Amino acid sequence: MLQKPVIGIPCDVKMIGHFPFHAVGDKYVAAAAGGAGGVPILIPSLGDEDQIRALLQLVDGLLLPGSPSNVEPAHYQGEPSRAGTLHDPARDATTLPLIRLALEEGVPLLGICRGFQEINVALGGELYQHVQEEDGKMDHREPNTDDLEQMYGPAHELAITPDGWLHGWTGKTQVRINSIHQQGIKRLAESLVAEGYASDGLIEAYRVEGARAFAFAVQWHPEWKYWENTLSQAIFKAFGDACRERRMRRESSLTR
Ligand SMILES: N[C@@H](CCC(=O)NCCCC(=O)O)C(=O)O
Repeated sequence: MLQKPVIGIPCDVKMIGHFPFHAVGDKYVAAAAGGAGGVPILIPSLGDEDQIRALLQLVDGLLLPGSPSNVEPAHYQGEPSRAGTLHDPARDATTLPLIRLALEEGVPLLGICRGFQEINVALGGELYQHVQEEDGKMDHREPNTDDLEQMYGPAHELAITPDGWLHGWTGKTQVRINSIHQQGIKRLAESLVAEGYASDGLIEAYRVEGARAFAFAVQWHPEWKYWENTLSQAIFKAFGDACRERRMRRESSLTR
């Protein structure tokens, strides 16, 4: 019988008390298990290429989660961040090579929020650091509240491109999505194809064109209460299916 696919989730490195911890938000872990039907494992952000290569042999898919920290602008030749910006150099040093190697190896990838920004940077694209300060752009940051329902509630429209994967999975061309970010895509990497836009023209979803396996990312948070939202369910189902396919291939090559 086919085992459930193993879904690796790279960690943030954050201080808890006096010590750095490798950590991932519970909603990403829950969506990898419940939404995609996988067995989630957390990938420590060690920034070591040998470890990354070895890890890729153990997983059937990668979920790149959101995080309050920003990708360091040096990775996309951006201006240095403003004082007080939260970074996570250990995560950058892990996810950026991990993404490139995963694409080489045909490991399915789903990027969410910071993960969406990371894939663009890993493949040579650029980010805005403060979308709300760009001419004609909206404020994509979350409302100033501790009420999570409000924070992760629908915030703006998403126009879905008619010929993309998102449209194929859902049949929809217009939905409402949540929005909890201030970095955003300034220049899309060459190998990425936009699949959805906010009404100010900001790219909110893309696929990796010509990838060996599923490689897709969104700027919003489908993991938030994914079971209540048909668009979110469709994204995790498509990712889970790709992970199951890789699992099947891995199992048959292991028993040969
Ligand atoms: N810092 C970046 C990335 C935003 C992001 O991933 N937010 C998620 C926050 C917490 C969570 O829900 O996991 C930006 O501001 O663009």
